[in-house]
Amino acid sequence: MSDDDVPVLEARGLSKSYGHVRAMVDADFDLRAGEVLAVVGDNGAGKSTLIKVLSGAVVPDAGEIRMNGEPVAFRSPLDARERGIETVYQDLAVAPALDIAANLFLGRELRRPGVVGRLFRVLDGGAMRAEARRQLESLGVRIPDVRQPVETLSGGQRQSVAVARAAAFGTRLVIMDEPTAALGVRESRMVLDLIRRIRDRGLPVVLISHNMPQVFEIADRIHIHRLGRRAAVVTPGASSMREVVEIMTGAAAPAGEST
Ligand SMILES: Nc1ncnc2c1ncn2[C@@H]1O[C@H](COP(=O)(O)OP(=O)(O)OP(=O)(O)O)[C@@H](O)[C@H]1O
Repeated sequence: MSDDDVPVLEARGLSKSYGHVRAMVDADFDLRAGEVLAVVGDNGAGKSTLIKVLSGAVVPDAGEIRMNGEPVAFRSPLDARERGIETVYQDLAVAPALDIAANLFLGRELRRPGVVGRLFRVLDGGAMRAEARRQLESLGVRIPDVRQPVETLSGGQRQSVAVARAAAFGTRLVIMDEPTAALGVRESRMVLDLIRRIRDRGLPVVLISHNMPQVFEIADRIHIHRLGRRAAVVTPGASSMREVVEIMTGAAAPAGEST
């Protein structure tokens, strides 16, 4: 097996119960290098629980996770972040009153060089603005001024800032939970294009989505979750939307994992 065949992120036998509710039951997961992997499933199928486990927000009761073949154990979102996993949550974690540059560096602010930054923790606004501009430009996000407060941006631009932040700090992969759920058609397009550019830059993306046309447009592979576990993995070229929905709802049994 070459290095390229080793999944970037892999999980086996993940389980998680909340009291009597079995949110995840012996679930598997594989994310390959350079792909957009969509995760789809009915309401309550356990997608969020899976993503929370992969991003360190929830500790599973059982199962193992590997990154590039190496076993990892995330006890907190910080553990996952330190490993290069960035997550964009549904409820946008942006600070509306702060400007775009400050939002990009939220929690990871750059300090002024030397004693001023080290001892007095003075922020380096110039460096953050320059880096924010560079990041947004490199991702093709068109925002006139990074000193603009985020609350003055459209929903699509805000989401683009959140996604750009994840892409800037995610060194291994980015997880996005329904990034277009609250957006209109034109704004969704902006974010989908951005996801594609992130993938093309070499950063694999896990995309949780209910939007089947978007999934079929952008995903390289589709992980179908059902009743707390992975029911199948299909490719948009080889399976139809109807087939995916049938597996999702249990109307059809998966024909075995096609990839
Ligand atoms: N913190 C929790 N406490 C109790 N039950 C939970 C908790 N989180 C999830 N569950 C339950 O676990 C099951 C799976 O939920 P999860 O949110 O992972 O599904 P989902 O596929 O993301 O659903 P949706 O698409 O509706 O967001 C559901 O029955 C849910 O009610």
